[in-house]
Formats: sequence, C-alpha cells, structure tokens
Amino acid sequence: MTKGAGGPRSAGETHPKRPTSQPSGRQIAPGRPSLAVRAVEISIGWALRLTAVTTTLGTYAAVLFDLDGVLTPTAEVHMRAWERMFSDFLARRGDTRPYTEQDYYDYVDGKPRYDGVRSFLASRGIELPEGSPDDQPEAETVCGLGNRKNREFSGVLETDGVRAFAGSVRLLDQLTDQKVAVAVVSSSRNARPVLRAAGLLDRFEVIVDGNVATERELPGKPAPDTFVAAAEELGVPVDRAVVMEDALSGVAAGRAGGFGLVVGVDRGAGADKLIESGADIVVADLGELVTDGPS
Ligand SMILES: O=P(O)(O)OC[C@H]1O[C@@H](O)[C@H](O)[C@@H](O)[C@@H]1O
Repeated sequence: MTKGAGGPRSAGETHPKRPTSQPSGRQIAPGRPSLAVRAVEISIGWALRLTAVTTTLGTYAAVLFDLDGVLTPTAEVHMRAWERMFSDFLARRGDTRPYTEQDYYDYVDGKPRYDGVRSFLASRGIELPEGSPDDQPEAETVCGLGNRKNREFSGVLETDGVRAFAGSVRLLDQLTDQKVAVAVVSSSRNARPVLRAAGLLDRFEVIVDGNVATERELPGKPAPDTFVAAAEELGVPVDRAVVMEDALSGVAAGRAGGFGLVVGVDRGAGADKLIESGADIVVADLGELVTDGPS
C-alpha cells in the first residue's frame, strides 16, 4: 500500500506523486523492468492507493468540500460566464489574442471573483483601475468586470437551476452516516444560492464562502486560510481533515494548509497538474470514493 494514502498524514511526510503512466521513450538499462511492465506497476499502485483512500476516508474527522465543480457542475457555468465576459472585453479593446479555457484554468479557476480578474489581466499585461465591489457591471474596472461576469452567472443560475453531482451526494450521505463533519469552502459569493438551488444548503455545518472571506479579511485560494478557518470552526485539526478540490488554486491551498489528505477532482484541469499543485490523489468523480464503488 502506498505510504500516506491510508489515513491522516503525519507531519513532515511528503505526498507521493501520481506517476505519469505515459512511457517516456527513454532506453531501459539491461535488467530493469520494461516500460510496459513499469506502466502496469504504476496503474496497480494507483488502484491500491485509491482503495486505501476510499476505505480510510471515514476515519478522518472532517471533509472540506469545494463547491463549484466538486459538489455541483457550476464550475462549468462560471467558466462559460468568464469566457463570454473576457472574450467580449478583449474584442472591444481590439485584442486579437483569444481568451481560452487554459486561461480559465491557469488564472481564474477557484479564485475569488476580483482575484480572478486581476490574475487574468496581469497575464496579458493589462492594467485597469480597481474600482469597488459596488461598481456597475458596465464599469471598466477590475470590480466592474467581475460584476459583469456575475450578471451572466446569476442569469444562468436563475434560468437553469442546479443539480448536484450524484456521486458527490452519495459520498456526502456516506460521510454523514459515518459521523464525519462536513463543510463547504468556496471562493464564490454565490455559494449559498447555489447550495440552496441544489437542495444541499442544510447539509453543511459550516460554510466559508466568498462573503465570509471578505468579512473576515481572509485571503482567497491558493492561500489556505479559508480552509483553515472552516477546520477551526469545526474544531478539527488540519491533519485530521480532508480537502476536496477541482481547481489548481484549491489543491494548492489544501497542500499549503497541511491538511491530512488533498483529493483532486479532475473536471478539466488535468490530473497531472492537480498532482503537481498538491493533490495526493485524483479522481474523475467523487462517486469513486464511495465504499460500495461508483454507480
Ligand atoms: O461567484 P463568484 O463570487 O464570482 O466566485 C468566483 C469563483 O468561484 C469559484 O467557486 C469558482 O470555482 C471560480 O472559478 C469562480 O470564478
């Protein structure tokens, strides 16, 4: 069994990287296993690791869930809203470099609203006045652009509603049965409306969202502070808590906070990048972590 996968990690223990299953094409020295044999070993090791995580998840004191992309498919809604807003913004400036999905994953995903705007603009060398959170969506400021995107997001939320991922709800049910405390830690100021629309609002003892972070002046992901605040509110030490995240900034926050286990959920960011950013293990869906398996 892979070290570190079978329960809360002890202090100072490094997390093993998920080895890439792609053979590198390098020559193997005589007497060493072939690349094909190595690839099989790697996938067996990874399967054992997943089993170890699944069977020991209930031994942790708390699980801290990110929301968008982890519990609900709303990361996609955020992503599309950002894309529409930034594409339109760049076109109006006559900027010919398109806003891409990669820009979302690298600069915006998982971060608080205005941090995402600032981060993307900096990547393009664009400077805008900060403005204020009260700015109208038409304002050509960091806050104005963030609010413009939020207008798009709120419109979709209202018309389409939200349905939680079935696998995530199954895991939530299992953890509740196992008396593991659960919290939501989201950068979004829309976390409560999204949870309400998904019928999950009353399932969490603690919710640390974008509004709570602003009130308490907590720096957003990739800083660990919002996750640490949730663990503190639950009265659980960080090494007895698990972080579940789909964003690179979110797994980095879990790693920086010294949490017992960081689970990456690959909804498009890429398993290798999630591992590089700090995930101990990556799944495609949280249903994979339910004891009786995905369905
Ligand atoms: O809804 P808000 O407050 O604009 O939140 C912003 C962010 O909230 C996060 O939960 C999403 O994962 C981000 O990608 C998004 O940009």
